[in-house]
Amino acid sequence: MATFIIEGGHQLKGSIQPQGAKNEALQILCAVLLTPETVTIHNIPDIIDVNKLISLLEKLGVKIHKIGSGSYTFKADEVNMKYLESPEFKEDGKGLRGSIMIVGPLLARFGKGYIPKPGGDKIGRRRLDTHFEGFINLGAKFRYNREDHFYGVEADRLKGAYMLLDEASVTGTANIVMAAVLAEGTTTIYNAACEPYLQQLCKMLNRMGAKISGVGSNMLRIEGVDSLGGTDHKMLPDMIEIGSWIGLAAMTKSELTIKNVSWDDLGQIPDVFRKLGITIERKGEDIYIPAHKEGYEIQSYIDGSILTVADAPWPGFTPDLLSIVLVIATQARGAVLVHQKMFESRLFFVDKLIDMGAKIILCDPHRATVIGHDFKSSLKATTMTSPDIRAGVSLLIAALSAKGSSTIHNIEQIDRGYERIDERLRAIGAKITRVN
Ligand SMILES: CC(=O)N[C@H]1[C@@H](OP(=O)(O)OP(=O)(O)OC[C@H]2O[C@@H](n3ccc(=O)[nH]c3=O)[C@H](O)[C@@H]2O)O[C@H](CO)[C@@H](O)[C@@H]1O
Ligand SMILES: C=C(OP(=O)(O)O)C(=O)O
Repeated sequence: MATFIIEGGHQLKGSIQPQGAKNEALQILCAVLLTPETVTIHNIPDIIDVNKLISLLEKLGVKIHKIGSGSYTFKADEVNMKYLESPEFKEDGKGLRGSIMIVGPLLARFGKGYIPKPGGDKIGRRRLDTHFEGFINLGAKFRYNREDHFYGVEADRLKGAYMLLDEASVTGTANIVMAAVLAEGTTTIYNAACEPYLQQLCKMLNRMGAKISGVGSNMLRIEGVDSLGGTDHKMLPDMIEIGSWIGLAAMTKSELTIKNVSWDDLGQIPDVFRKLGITIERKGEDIYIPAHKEGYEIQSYIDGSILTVADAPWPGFTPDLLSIVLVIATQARGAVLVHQKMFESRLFFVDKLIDMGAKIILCDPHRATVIGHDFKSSLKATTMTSPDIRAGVSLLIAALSAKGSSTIHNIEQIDRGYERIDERLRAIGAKITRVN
């Protein structure tokens, strides 16, 4: 288990370039399995989860070449389906959440797809029913081995169908879309998720020859085609990283420029941070955040009642940024209710913030009320363990704002989703050391 030692209480300054989007990368990488032709992908983040998926694709027989920093070519012309039945796959598949999305493409192109219960953050129940109900709707036979949590679907040729998803699952929608593009006939997916990750996936599939309409809405219509070809694709900047850097700037009262954020794909993110009182200026495609020397004040609703920040499927506010919102609020002027509707174990890290001196009431597993200190009392440095990727970064931000030396263990959780985070933070003045 590696560790970060952080000396907090220093202002940072400069600019930071967001990495390519982790959750988009996991979808896009799985889509290379849909064609025997070459797919070239740029802006792939160098993070643990993505590297695990690339290694899994390699074991599946995909020919992979690194052609530059963050750029790779993939050619899935000789896929080794036997790997799916190996004990090694049962271990590799468990290593990340994104591995679930190999099932749709393999099922569509080779007639079968298997996966052990995938990994990812332990942030509450994370069922896969939406994925498999989608495949069943397309005519696949489903089996599940309860003993080793192994899922399987098989079909000779998938048949297009109408389906209303029971929830707008992000990876579920991506998986079903990747199966439906090669199905016979037309598929309609209603209550589809439509995060920028999915919009990017659909646009890429259309460039490969798929016929998907309704991209960006919650109703996708997919006319199946017989085969797909190669393409070039560039990942968007990671909107969760962008939100994390906004939080970092506010909490450390730093002047920061976040480069090339692709403003049009940020949805509500800038406005939610503005409601927390943070000044966010648009400068071309960059976000400029001035040093908040006088702190920042949380807005109330028009009738004077306390602001609530809650998650919702896109275009709602992403649940992956609520931990960051929560930590920012600990130093704001005013109060906010953070409501994490999707995951039931994602707010427990507030105990650590409370230990550091934050004023938070955990109302229940889904809701926390934060009363900000307005920088009148700084957080106290401490030793902590990163429970999940976003809580980990939130604790890191708390440590950078706290006076004194903090230690964060289990930083593999952070490395899962943030590329060379210590190096990049040092470049803007943070005092952070990695100890292996
Ligand atoms: C690899 C990847 O892309 N991971 C993301 C993906 O996970 P993932 O695709 O696993 O998450 P899902 O969209 O399936 O759903 C996540 C959770 O939210 C609940 N749920 C979902 C939809 C809904 O309308 N209502 C609802 O309550 C589900 O029951 C589940 O517990 O989407 C999540 C939700 O944005 C993000 O936190 C994850 O970072
Ligand atoms: C929950 C997340 O990731 P995963 O779905 O990979 O666990 C996340 O990115 O915040």
